[in-house]
Amino acid sequence: MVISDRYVDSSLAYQGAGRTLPVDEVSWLSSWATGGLRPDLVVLLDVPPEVGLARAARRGAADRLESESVAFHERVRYAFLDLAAAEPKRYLVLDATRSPEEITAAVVERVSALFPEEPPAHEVAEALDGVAEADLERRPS
Ligand SMILES: Nc1ncnc2c1ncn2[C@@H]1O[C@H](COP(=O)(O)OP(=O)(O)OP(=O)(O)O)[C@@H](O)[C@H]1O
Ligand SMILES: Cc1cn([C@H]2C[C@H](O)[C@@H](COP(=O)(O)O)O2)c(=O)[nH]c1=O
Repeated sequence: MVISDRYVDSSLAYQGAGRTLPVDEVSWLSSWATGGLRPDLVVLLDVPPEVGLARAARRGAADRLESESVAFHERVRYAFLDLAAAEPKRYLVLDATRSPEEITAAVVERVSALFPEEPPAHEVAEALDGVAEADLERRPS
């Protein structure tokens, strides 16, 4: 499992919608740069810009993007939400004004569903026996 904090969607939202660069070109370039690799699941932690900017301000001086206008951050937010709305099965949109504990629980539940259930213990044991027997058969006597 590979977990990435931000990826191509941020380029579409920040450089495309935020900075109003041509989204098609940002999309094409991102796809070229990543070889078309797409996440199985995108978790979108959604907050109104005022909430996100207030949180960011509490941890220190604003960076270049945080210094942008609320209108810029609104465009970024709705670009993310549009991407999610276009492919709801590949996105988990969470209201990130909720507590970290609630958000964690929602993410764990959704990520767990991506993985098949562990096989029953007796199936694991049988499979391991099979590997051991095959290994013995291959050994010179
Ligand atoms: N659910 C939450 N409730 C309250 N505060 C939160 C919550 N989630 C994050 N924060 C706080 O908001 C601030 C920013 O969050 P975080 O560090 O996750 O963002 P970030 O990954 O740096 O964002 P960016 O990728 O935009 O730079 C942090 O100070 C964090 O403690
Ligand atoms: C991938 C990517 C990121 N950004 C911006 C968005 C955030 O403000 C920062 C990343 O901050 P973090 O604290 O390291 O998560 O970068 C962007 O504008 N375009 C992108 O493609």
